[in-house]
Amino acid sequence: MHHSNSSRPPAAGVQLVPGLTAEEMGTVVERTFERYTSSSMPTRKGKGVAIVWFRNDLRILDNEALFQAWISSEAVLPVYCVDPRLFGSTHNFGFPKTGVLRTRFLMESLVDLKRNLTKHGLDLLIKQGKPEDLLPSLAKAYAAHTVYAQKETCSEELNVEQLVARNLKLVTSSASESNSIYGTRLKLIWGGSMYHIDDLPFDCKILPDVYTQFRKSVEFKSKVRGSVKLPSALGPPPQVGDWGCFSEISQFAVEIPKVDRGMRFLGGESAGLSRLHEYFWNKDLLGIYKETRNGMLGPDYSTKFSPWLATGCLSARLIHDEVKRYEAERQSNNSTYWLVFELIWRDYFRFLSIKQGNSLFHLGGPRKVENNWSTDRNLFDAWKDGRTGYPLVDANMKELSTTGFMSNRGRQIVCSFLVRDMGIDWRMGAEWFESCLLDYDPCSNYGNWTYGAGVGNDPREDRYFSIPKQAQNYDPEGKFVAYWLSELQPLPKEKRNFPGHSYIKTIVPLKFGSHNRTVAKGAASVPRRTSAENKWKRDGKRG
Ligand SMILES: Cc1cc2nc3c(=O)[nH]c(=O)nc-3n(C[C@H](O)[C@H](O)[C@H](O)COP(=O)(O)OP(=O)(O)OC[C@H]3O[C@@H](n4cnc5c(N)ncnc54)[C@H](O)[C@@H]3O)c2cc1C
Repeated sequence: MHHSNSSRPPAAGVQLVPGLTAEEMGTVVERTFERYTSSSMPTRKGKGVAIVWFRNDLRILDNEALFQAWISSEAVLPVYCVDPRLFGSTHNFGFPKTGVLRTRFLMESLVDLKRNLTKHGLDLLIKQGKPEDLLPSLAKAYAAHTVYAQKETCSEELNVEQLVARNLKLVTSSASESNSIYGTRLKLIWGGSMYHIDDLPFDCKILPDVYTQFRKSVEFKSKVRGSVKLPSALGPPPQVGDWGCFSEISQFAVEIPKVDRGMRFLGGESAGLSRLHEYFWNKDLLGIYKETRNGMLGPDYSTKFSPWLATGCLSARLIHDEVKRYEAERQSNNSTYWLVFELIWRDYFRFLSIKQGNSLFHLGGPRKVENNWSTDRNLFDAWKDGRTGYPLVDANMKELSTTGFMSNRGRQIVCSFLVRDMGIDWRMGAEWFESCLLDYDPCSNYGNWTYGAGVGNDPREDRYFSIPKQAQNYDPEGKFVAYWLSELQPLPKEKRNFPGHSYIKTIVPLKFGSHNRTVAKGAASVPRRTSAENKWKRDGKRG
């Protein structure tokens, strides 16, 4: 069999993201810190101790909670709580709430944060336990006047915020009678989005239901603030008996099966800043982002910022600052704009979660769609384990469970397949994503899933994805599939005789519902759906 070179899949092998040496990363981080911190800051007016409770903001640069704590105190105590509800517990459908790959990414991020804080005059106290138990007792022990933290928007996180505020009052107010401390306050600071919530032209409760309307309004009426400059020296820290050491973090480490392919993301602010430098400045990929962003294979088709954004290792505002700098120093075109356009999507889902509240997690979604979804575990497991027989679906699902990442194109394809072809309860898919994804974020994950399932706010768009068409458009040479499903080999162009027919032998075309599909022999059987049912599914309405 003759293959042209171009149809051969790339050699297997793990690709580190960012692909820089430790030394190169050190230089990038040092330079970026120089750019985004300041050595001449206003004098600190505050007194006593302020605690920074790190949540999904595991960074120093553009960290407003950290800045507020610094300016309002004489000493900052940085704390991270390893919450047992997130680590080691399972979700509604039995998957680990935080899977092993994200756990590793988070632990790496904590090690990096501790190292960077130490370099800048502080340290990080990492404690195992619930924030509502740990923070009040630390606040009492250090007589802290305030606990600063980044504000979140979804129910589980809001619940913890309320418990922390309540317990702080209970525990620290009782101390107030004897030594006149009036109780430690919890001060929640907005920091997760590119546009600041206070700069929106509308209240989140009346946020437009259509993305384009939202985008046009904020682009016209709001401005992205520059990132907050922190002082380069953040110390001194309070007197802490035992800060713990790096090796203690390894108690939370998890066993991860060794793999020989796919992307391996390194957690932490240093790695995130390095990735940004690599994508924008070293490889100049920002200038072609719009043309490449729908790819599926390898580190460079899109930014891969999402794992660092979701954990807060990177701030969206700092990325925005760097886009503007790139536009001024290199080039400004559709691609540089398009990255901002995508970051507005991220903002949109965050603000939408405030409007939608818990309906985001309900079966019927914000639109309360009634539907008879299946919870067939066999079918679901075929999807989850990459055994549906649809190569493009299976390859994407293998990538997800092996690396904790999947392209945006892949996510839309597998979401559509689970919901619209298999007819499975979309929440099972969303929870599997929640467990696996390095970049899991409740707003973006459940926001995108409700959209994809047709139960989100915007019912107008038809989000059905025809698998053969997607394969033809986005993996025409079958390279992505061959990379993940080594049992399949790409078929030379001249031998393909129907759309999406990119692989050798194992694949047979099948008439399925109203669409032509390709299915591998021996695949899990997917129930047929009539075209009327398909349409009904597509519209997300009762027939
Ligand atoms: C079913 C489904 C579930 C998803 N779950 C998540 C999730 O849990 N966390 C998450 O960060 N993204 C999620 N996404 C959105 C998107 O797929 C990822 O953000 C993107 O693939 C990350 O790769 P990147 O950083 O290279 O993206 P790029 O193309 O480089 O985009 C840059 C940034 O823009 C933001 N962005 C781009 N597209 C979207 C989008 N559709 N929604 C929200 N933000 C976007 C991300 O922060 C991303 O890092 C989901 C999409 C779908 C269809």
